[in-house]
Amino acid sequence: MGSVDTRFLELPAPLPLDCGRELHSVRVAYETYGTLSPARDNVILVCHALSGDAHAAGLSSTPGEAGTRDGFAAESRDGTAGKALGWWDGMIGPGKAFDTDLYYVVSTNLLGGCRGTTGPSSINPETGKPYGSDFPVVTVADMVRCERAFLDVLGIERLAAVAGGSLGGMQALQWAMSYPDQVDSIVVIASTHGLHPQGVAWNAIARESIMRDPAWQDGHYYGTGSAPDAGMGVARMVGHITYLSAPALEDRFARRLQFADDIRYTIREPEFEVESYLRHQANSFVKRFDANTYLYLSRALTYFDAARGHKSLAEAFAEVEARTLLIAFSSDWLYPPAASAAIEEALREAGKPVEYHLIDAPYGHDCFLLEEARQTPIVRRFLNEGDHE
Ligand SMILES: CC(=O)SCCNC(=O)CCNC(=O)[C@H](O)C(C)(C)COP(=O)(O)OP(=O)(O)OC[C@H]1O[C@@H](n2cnc3c(N)ncnc32)[C@H](O)[C@@H]1OP(=O)(O)O
Ligand SMILES: N[C@@H](CCO)C(=O)O
Repeated sequence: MGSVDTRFLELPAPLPLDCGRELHSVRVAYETYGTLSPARDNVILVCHALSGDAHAAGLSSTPGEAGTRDGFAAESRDGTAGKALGWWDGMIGPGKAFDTDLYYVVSTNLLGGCRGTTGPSSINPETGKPYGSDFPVVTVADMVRCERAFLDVLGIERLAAVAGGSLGGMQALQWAMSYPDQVDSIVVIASTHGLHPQGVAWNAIARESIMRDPAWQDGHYYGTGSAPDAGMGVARMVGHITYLSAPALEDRFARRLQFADDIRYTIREPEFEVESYLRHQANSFVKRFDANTYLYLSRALTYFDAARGHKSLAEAFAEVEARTLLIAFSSDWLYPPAASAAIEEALREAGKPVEYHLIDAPYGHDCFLLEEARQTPIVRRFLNEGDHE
C-alpha cells in the first residue's frame, strides 16, 4: 500500500446517542485505500476491534499523529522504525482479501477512541477541558451511527461490505441491522451477537483494575501529570491473555524461566518467560492507549446484544438484507465458534443468506489478526460472488 495518511473530518451535526445525550463537534479519524468508483458502489468499511485505530493498512506516513494523548507512539507490527504498518495490512491491499484493485476501503477510528476520533480524551466544548468520565457512555449502535454520519459527509450512501473482527464484527452486524438497505454484505470475524458471562467478567476485571488505580482520579487525570498506567497495564495483561489460547501459551512459553534455569525465590521479578511477555505487552500498551477509552470501549462491547429488544436473535435479524460471511477460530474461547454458529442459525431461521467458516487454528481470539492467509480466499470468494449477483 505504501505510505498512507490518517485524515480527520468533523461531522456537520450533533450525534444522537443511545443514552439520550448528544455529542457535539464530533471528529473522525480515517484512512482510505484504493479508488472510489464513479458510481460510488465499491466501498468496504473496515471496523477495528478494541485497541485498533484508523490505520488499518500500509505504512503510516505520519506516525503518532493519530493519537490524541501526548506520548502516544504509532505502533509498528514489523519493527519498521518510525513508520507503523496497519493492523490488518495482511488483509487490505492489491490482490488481498479486501482487494484495493477492486474496492475503496475506508477505515475509521471508532467513536470513543483515542486515536483521533472524538472520545473521552477529547475536549468537551461545554467546558473547554477533556471530557474524562463525563464522556457519555457509547454503544456499538452509536459507533455505527457515527460511521454512517461520517460516510454521509464523504457522499457514500451504500456499502459493498462492512467487515471487522471482534468488536469490529459487532459493528458489522449492527450495520446490517441499523441500515439494512444500505449494506450489501457483512464480514463478521471472531465475533459474537453477545459476549458470554465469562467474557463480560474478564472485561469487568480489566475495568476495575483501571478504576481502582488512584491515578485514574475518577476519570479526570488529563493534565494532572499522572495517568492510571499501572491499572491499565494490568487490564491489558488480563485482556491479552483472553486473546490467546492455553495450547498457544504452552507451545510458546511452556514453564520456561526468563533468566536462569532455576527459580530465584522472588515475588517481584517476572521469572517466567510468560510473565515477562505480559509485562512487555502492558508496557507497550500504556504508551499507545488511553485508559478512559479502554473503559468506554470495554463497556460498549459488553453491552452489545443483537437480540436486545427482540423475542429472539432470528427476530432481531428480520430486517437484515445483507449477505453475511461468518468466520470463527477453533481456539477462540472468548468469541467462540458457538457464537458464530448461533448467528448463522438465527440468520437461516430468518431466511437470510449466510455462510459460516470455522478455521482450525491454535492462537485464540487474536487469530483474526494472525491467520490472514487462511481468511483471504474465503473473504475474496464471498465478495466476488456478491459482485456477480
Ligand atoms: C484488532 C484491531 O483492531 S487492532 C489491534 C491489534 N493490535 C494489537 O492488539 C496489539 C497487541 N497485540 C499483539 O501484538 C497481538 O499479539 C498480535 C496478534 C497483533 C501480534 O501478535 P504477534 O506478532 O504474535 O506478537 P507477540 O504476541 O509475539 O508479541 C511480540 C512482542 O512481545 C515481545 N516478547 C516476546 N516474548 C517476550 C518475553 N519473553 N519477554 C518480553 N517480551 C517478549 C517481543 O519482543 C515483541 O515485542 P514488540 O511488539 O515490542 O516488538
Ligand atoms: N488484540 C485485539 C483483540 C481485541 O478483540 C485488540 O487489542 O484489539
